[in-house]
Amino acid sequence: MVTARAPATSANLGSGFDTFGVALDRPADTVTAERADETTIEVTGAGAQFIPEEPEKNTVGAVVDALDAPAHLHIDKGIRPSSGLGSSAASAAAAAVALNELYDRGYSREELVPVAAEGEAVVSGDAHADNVAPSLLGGFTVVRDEGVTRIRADVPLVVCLPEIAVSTRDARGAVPDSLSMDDHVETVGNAATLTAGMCRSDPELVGAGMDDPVVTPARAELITGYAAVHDAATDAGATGVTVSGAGPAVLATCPPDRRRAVAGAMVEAFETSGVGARAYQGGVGDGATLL
Ligand SMILES: Nc1ncnc2c1ncn2[C@@H]1O[C@H](COP(=O)(O)OP(=O)(O)OP(=O)(O)O)[C@@H](O)[C@H]1O
Ligand SMILES: N[C@@H](CCO)C(=O)O
Repeated sequence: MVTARAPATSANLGSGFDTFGVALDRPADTVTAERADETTIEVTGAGAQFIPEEPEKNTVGAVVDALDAPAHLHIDKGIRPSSGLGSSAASAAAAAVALNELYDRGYSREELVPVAAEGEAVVSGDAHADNVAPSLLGGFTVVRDEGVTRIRADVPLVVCLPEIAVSTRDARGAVPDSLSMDDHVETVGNAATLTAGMCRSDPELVGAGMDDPVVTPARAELITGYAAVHDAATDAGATGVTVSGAGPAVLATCPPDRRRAVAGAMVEAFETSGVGARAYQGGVGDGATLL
């Protein structure tokens, strides 16, 4: 029997749609795998009642297929589904690490990225790897078809998770089909600024690079209270605020001594908008681990 833990992640970071991702300190999913002739899945924990246990509908089922590693899998959810915190990806990443060990497949963490990404195709119709990469590798990651680049960074992060659900499939439907050259130039500048900020562990630069004129404004419409939360976080000292993944969680960065104030302001702004919320304060986290 093998158990692995994989952390929540925040994808996109505004300017890096389907490209940037970052591992969070917490929450996390835990997957325990035991060899079996036929795959079965049991789910407990946060939002377990909304997660299918049929292997063909669960992200870990796709990982079993990709590794040809049938097992009984117990998923203990620390990350609520449809959160914008890479819930479906964390299960897939933890399953990939556990099954790779259980069946002694010998794949590196980098080689497990496309394996775990197969799980994302099950839920959103697209094998995007911007959540599974940071969940497997930790740090800040840049995903391209050719592979993943990982940067270790030390940047304060606050994520605020409201008590509403946004499905990734729906949020992908809100993404515009095209963008203007002005928006393209602005996005490239912001993405480069954010990457430089991660390399320097500089929350001012990272925050400045989170601005996104294309995807975030369209998705903000799906999140009750987003504008109020954005403004409250900024007033409390956030240097950047954006939608986390496909939402509804909201991600902010700030100087280390402003984390608590930013977290409190975001929760309060959601509550003033009629939505309960909780916040996680931390920084850039490590990748999946065997327990
Ligand atoms: N192991 C799993 N964990 C979580 N959700 C799963 C899992 N397997 C299948 N799902 C389904 O995936 C959907 C949630 O995935 P979705 O990508 O929408 O949310 P998320 O992973 O929290 O968000 P994001 O990718 O934006 O960070 C739900 O419909 C859920 O039932
Ligand atoms: N890049 C993905 C992350 C969510 O799974 C999106 O924004 O749709």
